[in-house]
Amino acid sequence: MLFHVRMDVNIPRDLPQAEAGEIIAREKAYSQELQRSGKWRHIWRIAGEYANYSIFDVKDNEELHAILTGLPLFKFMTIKVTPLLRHPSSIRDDDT
Ligand SMILES: O=C(O)CC1=CCC(=O)O1
Repeated sequence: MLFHVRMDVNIPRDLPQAEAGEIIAREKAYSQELQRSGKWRHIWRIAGEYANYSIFDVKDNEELHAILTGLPLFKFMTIKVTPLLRHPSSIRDDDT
């Protein structure tokens, strides 16, 4: 199942810089591992915002929930999920 996910990150200003840096490094490793596995298909920075648009390809809602709640930055994020399905006019083979 494909999901479009918007993640807005809001790290508190009073979080020590070293702690923030460590969480961001863990977030990057977590994300890149999921990208290599094919579950996190795309990630795009939203210009001018500390936010991203991502596409996930997972088995079901439960798997997506587990991935998102496992994000090291999860507690500092606002997340919006939109389920996707193939458009009947699509000419792309990888839209499902
Ligand atoms: O910087 C972000 O948009 C948050 C994030 C998600 C995965 C990652 O590496 O950073």
